[in-house]
Parts: sequence; C-alpha cells; structure tokens
Amino acid sequence: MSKILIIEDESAIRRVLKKIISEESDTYLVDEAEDGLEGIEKVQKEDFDLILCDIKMPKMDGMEVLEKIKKVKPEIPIVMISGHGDLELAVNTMRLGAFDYISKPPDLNRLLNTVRNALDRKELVVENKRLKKKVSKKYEMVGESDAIVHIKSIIEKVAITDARVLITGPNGTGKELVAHWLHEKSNRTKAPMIEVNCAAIPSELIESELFGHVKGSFTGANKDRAGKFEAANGGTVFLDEIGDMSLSAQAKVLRALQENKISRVGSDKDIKVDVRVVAATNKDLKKEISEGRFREDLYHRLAVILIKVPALNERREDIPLLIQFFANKISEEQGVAVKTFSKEAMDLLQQYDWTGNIRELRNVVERLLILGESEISKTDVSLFASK
Ligand SMILES: Nc1ncnc2c1ncn2[C@@H]1O[C@H](COP(=O)(O)OP(=O)(O)OP(=O)(O)O)[C@@H](O)[C@H]1O
Repeated sequence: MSKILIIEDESAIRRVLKKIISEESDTYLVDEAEDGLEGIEKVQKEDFDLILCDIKMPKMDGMEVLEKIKKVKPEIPIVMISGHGDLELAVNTMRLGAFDYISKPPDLNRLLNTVRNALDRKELVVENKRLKKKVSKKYEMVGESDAIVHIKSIIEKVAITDARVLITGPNGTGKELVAHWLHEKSNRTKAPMIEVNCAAIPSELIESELFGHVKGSFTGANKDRAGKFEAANGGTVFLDEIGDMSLSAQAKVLRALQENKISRVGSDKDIKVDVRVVAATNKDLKKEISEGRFREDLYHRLAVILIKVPALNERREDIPLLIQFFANKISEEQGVAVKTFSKEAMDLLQQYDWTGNIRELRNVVERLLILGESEISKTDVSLFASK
C-alpha cells in the first residue's frame, strides 16, 4: 500500500487528482488536505509515501509547506502542483528538495509517471537509510583488508534477512563483533540480542538456560523461569562456542530451529518463539561431525550463511589500524596521553605472530602505552610486547 496525500485548496483539482490516482491502482491510498496547515498536521501524525502539494494556496503557500515537511520527514518525496504563471517557482521548489512538479490541469500520463517514479525513489531512500544504519560506536569494526571489507558486505546483505549465520574463526578474531553487527543492522533491534556461551555452561544446565524450566522440574528449580530463547523473542540469540555444546542440547536446539517453538524443561507446553539464531565457533565443525561430536543436521540448519573471520596473521594490513584504534581508545578510557608509534615500532608489531587474537593485540598496545616512551620505539616493542 502506498499512502499519498494531496494538499490542494481547489476542490475540483483535488477531486480530479484523487480520481486519477486511486483508479490507477488498488495499492494507492489517497488522502486530502484543503490547505498547508491541515497538510502538515496530517504529515506529522501519519506516515505518507508521497505528497502532492499545490504551490499557490491561501494561509500557507506550497513553498513553506515543502520546507516544513522536509524538516520533519525528509524521506517523503513531494511533487509540487503548479498553476499558470508559477513555472519558475515550480522549478525553484526542486532546488528546495521537491521531487518534481506537475502543471495544472494535470496531464494523466505525466501525473501517473511522476507518482510511480516518486514512490520508487521513496523505497530506495528508505532502503539506503536502513542499509546505512549505523552500528553503535561500541562495536566499531576496524580494518580495510579484503577480508574485513568482504565480511562487512556480507553483513549488509544478510542482516535484514532472518537467515541463520554461522561465524567461524580462531579465538579473539571478532566473531562476537560480527554477531553484534548482524543484530544491529537487522530489523530486530527493538528486541535484544541474547548471548549464550555454550562452552561456559555445564551440559546438564544448558537446556534450562536456553529454554527455561518449570518449578520442580529438577532439584533447585524452585520457580518457573524463562530461558534465553524466550528472552530474545523478536530479537537474536547468539550461540557462542556452539561447537562445545553437548549432543543432547544440540538435539533440543535443532527442534527449536526446525519448529520455531520450544518447551521449558519439565513442561510439555510448546511456546512459539520468533528468534534469529546466529552461532559462532572456533572449532572445525566438519571435523567435529566426522568424529561424532556435532550433529550434521544441526550444522546445516545453522550454517545457511557462513562467515569466516580470518586470523590477524592473514590480514596484517589491518594491524597498524587496529593498533591506532586501540591506542586512541585506551588513552580516552584511562585519561592517559596519546602516544605515537615510531615507524620501526609499528613495522615490528605488524610482523609479530599474533595467532589471530585481537584481545592480545589490545593488551600489548595497553602495555606499551603505560610503559613505553612518549614515542613508542622499536626497543619498547622488543622489551614490552613479548608474549
Ligand atoms: N575488527 C575489529 N576492530 C576493532 N575491534 C575488534 C575487531 N575485531 C575484534 N575486536 C575486538 O577484539 C575483542 C575480541 O573480539 P570478539 O570478542 O568479537 O572475538 P571472538 O572471535 O568472538 O572471540 P572468542 O572466540 O574468544 O569468543 C573484542 O574486544 C572486540 O571488540
């Protein structure tokens, strides 16, 4: 459905426009306003996909209406309606952000074409805005290597879908960061992303942790409790270290994924949940499958989209950027002076064997900021960056 608002003081013109547009398609829903004030009021209260606005009107003219609407809802395209003699004005309105103009009396084809184009553009603007949705600063993903650029482009494409994503890579490479991006760029941000570290929860507790339990279902279960899947309803569940999950828990997760419903431990009542599952592991799941430790059917359910985060050693060009990023961040957090890195120091750090762990890199930067000279030298690196 496309909601279209006509702001026009002449009722005859309003009627003609409404008739032409609403007869063109059942998906066009046309509303009217007799003057600019009423028009703006409607725009503030409701969302429209397109506005047609007369230029010459009493009370408030079209130029003013255009400027006001652009301030409150800049994404709505506005097509101006110009009468005889205000062609120049009509052209000017486009400089002020009008999408296009049509002349009175409206030509049927031109009108309908303009409406279609404007609606298409609206969709594009909204789409772009959504894609550009910023991920909060807390989850900045630094890096210009091909690998990072590729990962970001996959995130852009996948985040808005409900496709399940399996993120693989060595420890501390940024898998959790990728999961946060997937959530923050999705349409699920009104609900939380709930993280479960499957390796940290004893296997006998994981089921109740994920799906909840009812009172009395096991010793210590003294009241009903919702699990992480329920808590994340409408949002994302991030199953970190999924490769460490017990086979019995894997069977339960499989059911949740297959049927989109869960039941609390000790209850046979099904609860419908709407969650997007993102999982991560540093294990080679194919190997785990061949050795009987991971269910192949679960793997296929989880790995609709695979994102491999490479070790730092495989994207060395990102190391200087990361060092600078952490140096600024640490100085800011701890209120210490920003130190610079000499070129030799930077080169040496870039060559180190980082095994892929970004946490380790951050620790080294922190140590150098505290212990190194005001310009961190190669000697500082040799002295303090050893692992
Ligand atoms: N590209 C990056 N830019 C900036 N910071 C990053 C980047 N990648 C990772 N980090 C930071 O490094 C730390 C480790 O990242 P993260 O926790 O996402 O790794 P992980 O692969 O999930 O680790 P683990 O396997 O141990 O769970 C975090 O503090 C994260 O913010």
